[in-house]
Amino acid sequence: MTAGKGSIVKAGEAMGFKQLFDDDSSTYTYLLWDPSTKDAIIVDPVDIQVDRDLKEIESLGLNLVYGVNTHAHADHITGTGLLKTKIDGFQSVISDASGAKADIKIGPGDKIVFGSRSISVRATPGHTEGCLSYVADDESFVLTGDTLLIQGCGRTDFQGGSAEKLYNSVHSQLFTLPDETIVYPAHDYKGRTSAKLGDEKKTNPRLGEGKTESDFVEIMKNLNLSYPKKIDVAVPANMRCGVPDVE
Ligand SMILES: N[C@@H](CCC(=O)N[C@@H](CSS)C(=O)NCC(=O)O)C(=O)O
Ligand SMILES: [Fe+2]
Repeated sequence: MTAGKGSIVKAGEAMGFKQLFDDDSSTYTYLLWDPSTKDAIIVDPVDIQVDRDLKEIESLGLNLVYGVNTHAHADHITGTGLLKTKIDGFQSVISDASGAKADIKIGPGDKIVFGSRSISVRATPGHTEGCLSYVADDESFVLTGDTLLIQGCGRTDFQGGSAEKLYNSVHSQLFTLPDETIVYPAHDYKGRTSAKLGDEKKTNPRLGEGKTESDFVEIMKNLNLSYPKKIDVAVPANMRCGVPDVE
């Protein structure tokens, strides 16, 4: 008889975490890892930053398992296609609801496991139909993608966006987490890196205390944002998780 393989996560031990920034699209990429085994995932890598990411991964001694997308981005091409060409066995991940091609499709309630650590998957549609947020195993942080931004949120005017769905996603899936949970978004346009969820519940000008669903729908109707410059190349590429079209 051979014993099975197990691991112990010491109480209070923090997950390995590194936040990286792409100036061109103001995108945050996240490296998360198990400090004991160094098994790791990368969340929302950007194609033009893959060499930087690989250097980080090497210097931290990480074994990258998955490249996880929060959604099919409209403003930049995901790095998951390029990373597949650089790391043997590396697999791309995106939501089933995105309709995108990937090695692995996931949905609400699923867990992404690396070593003895994990993030759990919450469906947070509204910015796009397939948007997901990822909650750390100890609920110390949540990666909100473009669903909840610091003092803002993702736009809801294209790619199957819906202000009603986004409002409901934030209130039912994100604002139900503890106040101490740290929000790490996929973008910030003002140099902010994180926020306490409790502060967003209170003061987010679109979704915080006192803002009703109809207030929110009105706010989103009047954002008047210009379309992302790279949308026409980014969306088709991201529907293949960044793998070049061979047809
Ligand atoms: N100017 C940028 C695009 C800016 C933009 O539209 N950002 C998106 C997230 S990327 S899909 C968004 O949801 N913004 C919400 C907001 O309130 O700013 C470009 O040309 O790429
Ligand atoms: Fe987006």
